[in-house]
Amino acid sequence: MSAGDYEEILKYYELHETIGTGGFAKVKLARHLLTAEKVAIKIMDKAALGDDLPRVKIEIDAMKNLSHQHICRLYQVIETSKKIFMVLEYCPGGELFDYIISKDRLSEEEARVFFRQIVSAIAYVHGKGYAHRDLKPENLLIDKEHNLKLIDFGLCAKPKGGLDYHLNTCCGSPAYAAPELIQGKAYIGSEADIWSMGVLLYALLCGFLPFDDANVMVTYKKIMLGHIDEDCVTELSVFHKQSRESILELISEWKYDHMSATYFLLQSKKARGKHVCLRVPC
Ligand SMILES: O=C(Nc1ccc2c(c1)CCNCC2)c1ccc(Br)cc1
Repeated sequence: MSAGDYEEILKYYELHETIGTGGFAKVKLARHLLTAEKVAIKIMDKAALGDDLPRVKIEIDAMKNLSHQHICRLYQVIETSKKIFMVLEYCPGGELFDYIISKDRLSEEEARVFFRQIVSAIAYVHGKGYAHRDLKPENLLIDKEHNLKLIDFGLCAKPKGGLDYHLNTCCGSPAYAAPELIQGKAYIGSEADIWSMGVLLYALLCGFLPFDDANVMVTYKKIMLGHIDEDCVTELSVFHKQSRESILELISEWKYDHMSATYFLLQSKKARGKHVCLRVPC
C-alpha cells in the first residue's frame, strides 16, 4: 500500500479492516470523518484490473445513475494514478448467499420480503434502461435494517437502442443464466434478468440451485432441459423401448407431435395424482 495512493481518500475517511477480497478488488470498512457514518470502500488496483478496467467504468457510470432503496448507494469515486476507490453504502449483513447458507433455506415469509425487494430494484434498473446481467445471491447484500442492496453492476448493459435491443455478450454466472444466453443467441438483457430472478427465488426457498453441476456444460444441459419430468421420460423410454437420452432428445425438440402430446398428457396425469403409465395395465 503506497501512502501516495491513499493520500486523497485519507483526507475524508478513516480506513479500518478489510472485509472482502475478490477478483480485482478489496473492500475495507471505513468511517466518513465529517459525519462519522460507516461506509464500505472498494479499492481496485488499475494495473491488476487489466482488461477488466472497462467493467469498473461501466459499474461506476451505472451506479451514478441509480438511486433506489434496494441498490447499494455509491457516495464517492476517487481515482489516482494507480488506484480507483469507490465509497459505498455500508451493508453489515454481508452477502445474501452466506445468509441463505447459514439458515439452510428461508421461510416463505422471509423469502417473500426479500424477493419483493429484488423485484423492486430490478424493475427500477430496467426502467432506467439497464440490465444487470449478473443477478445472484452473492451480489445482494444485507444492510443494517436487514434489507437487501443490489451490487456489482460491472456486467450491466444499457443498450443505446433501449432494452428491446438484443445483446450478444454471454456473461454472468452459469447457474443463473437464461437458456437463450447460454445458447449464444441474441437476447434481451431484461428478460435474462427475469430468468435469473426465478433462479434466485428457487435458491431462497430451497437453499440450493435448480440447475447446478460441478461441470458447467452439465449445468447448461440442465438449464436447457428445464423442468423435464424424469418419471414421464422413464415411462416413454420403457414404452418405446428407446434410451432415456433418445426420448429426452425427442421431447426437447418440442415438435408438438404425438411424442409431445404423450409427454404433456403423462405430466397431466401425474399432476392429478394418477399413475405415470401408458396404455398397458397400470
Ligand atoms: O458494507 C459492505 N460489507 C460489509 C460491511 C460490514 C460487515 C460485513 C460486510 C460483513 C463482515 N463482518 C463485518 C461487518 C459492502 C458494501 C458494498 C460492497 Br460493493 C461490498 C461490501
